[in-house]
Amino acid sequence: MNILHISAECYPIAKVGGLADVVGALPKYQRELNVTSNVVMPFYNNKFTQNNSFDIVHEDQLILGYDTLSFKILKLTNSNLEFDLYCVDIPELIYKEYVYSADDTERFLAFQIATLDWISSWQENPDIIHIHDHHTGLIPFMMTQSYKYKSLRFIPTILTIHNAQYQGWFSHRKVYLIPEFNFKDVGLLDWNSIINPLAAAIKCAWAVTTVSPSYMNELKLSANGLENLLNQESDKCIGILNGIDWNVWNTETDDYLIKNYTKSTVVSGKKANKEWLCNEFKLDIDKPLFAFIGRLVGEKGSDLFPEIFKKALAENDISILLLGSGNKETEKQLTALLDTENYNAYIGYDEKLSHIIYAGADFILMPSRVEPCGLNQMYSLRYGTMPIVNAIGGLKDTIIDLEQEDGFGIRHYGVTITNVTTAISRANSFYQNKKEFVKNSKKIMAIDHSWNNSAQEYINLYKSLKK
Ligand SMILES: Nc1ncnc2c1ncn2[C@@H]1O[C@H](COP(=O)(O)OP(=O)(O)O[C@H]2O[C@H](CO)[C@@H](O)[C@H](O)[C@H]2O)[C@@H](O)[C@H]1O
Repeated sequence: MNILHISAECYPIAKVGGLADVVGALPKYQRELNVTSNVVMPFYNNKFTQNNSFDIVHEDQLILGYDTLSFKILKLTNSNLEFDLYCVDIPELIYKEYVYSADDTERFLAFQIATLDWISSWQENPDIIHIHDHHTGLIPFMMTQSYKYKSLRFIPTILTIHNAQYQGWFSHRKVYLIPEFNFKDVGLLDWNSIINPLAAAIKCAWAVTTVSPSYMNELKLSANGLENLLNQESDKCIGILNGIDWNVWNTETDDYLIKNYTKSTVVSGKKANKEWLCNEFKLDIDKPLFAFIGRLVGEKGSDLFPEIFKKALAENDISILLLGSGNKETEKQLTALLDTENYNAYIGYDEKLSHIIYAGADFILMPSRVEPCGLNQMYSLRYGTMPIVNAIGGLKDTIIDLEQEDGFGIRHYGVTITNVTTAISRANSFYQNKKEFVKNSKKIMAIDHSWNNSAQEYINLYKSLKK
């Protein structure tokens, strides 16, 4: 079976968030299960594309409304990615230093059109097209409705929703950008009088998955306007929990770490990484270190961080370190807090630092209001760092509270300043019993969240569609 993943992000080529991690890992694990699984993504102007070489495998022109644009399909040469990577190069629209911007409608539409133009003329027709999030959401519509892609309409399509908050909305005035289709079917593109690529994908894809079972249930109640649609389409919807890349996120081999470690050397290994962090960020090594890594957006609860941090630091003898960027007002408030003792922050994106924090922190905070799956809690477990989570979505599916049978993490129910600071105080009390704390670190390092099971679940789904 030949599977083609189509995505705006893929680690290590271009990463903004967890979407990249999933698309960069899942194909490798699918290949271990004896299927061919490859990735198509846009060709951005970044370190990875500048430092690697690509072969041109296809060259053509695409039509985007009234414009004709040249494009190339580039294949990464000498890849050690363990899957084939194809990049769509549209110099005028896509080749930028950033992944997302204000003109995403045109950029990602051109990307999707170029991809389908190429696939239509390709010898190696995929058996399954697996799209990710709204940036690729018009593909199932175009494959089934646009006259020029008629030859592709029998290829099953799967949409994975990593985040339903963002839907790629654009005005019906831009409908002319989509390759011609029978206008009586324009309703397939529409949700609440606007073109909604995520809704179009939910309607037109053969199957829809979310990245955890709980998130699928939650979306049927609240999906930023799409809840009725998900209920209508529920027969083709399932939740499959993400895994993590066991090889990238491995304390024994992670090159980013100050010191590698195993379960048996977890105490000295984590200490070396914590020492480096405390030195770098002027924090006290003897205090338990609570950290947050991620996008500073409402879904992650980050608007409450300034108040949460002040209260938690006043009530507990702890340190807090944050790595993230996003909402400008939150960034400003978190920067203004830098004078506070026992607190520090790096406002920005830093992959290496994130790995050292997963290793060196004692606790990872995830007070998410919405969390489709969440990868940070799984990275924390693998690195022996205790997660403190709001029990929703994938966090609910992966973290069991200490007070429950076989528990190993801390859950709170609802995101309020008091709920989060109470959870931090509970964590701090647990930390005081060093023997129990270390025992728990070893226990969580052994929890298996590798992709093995989930990669197989996707393959079972593909097979059910090919019948
Ligand atoms: N400033 C920074 N510096 C360095 N690294 C940073 C960083 N900010 C974030 N990261 C990294 O980006 C990733 C974020 O993963 P999440 O699962 O939290 O993703 P996100 O919400 O983007 O994705 C969506 O898709 C994923 C994948 O399906 C779902 O798990 C998730 O719930 C859903 O919201 C992690 O690898 C994290 O370490």
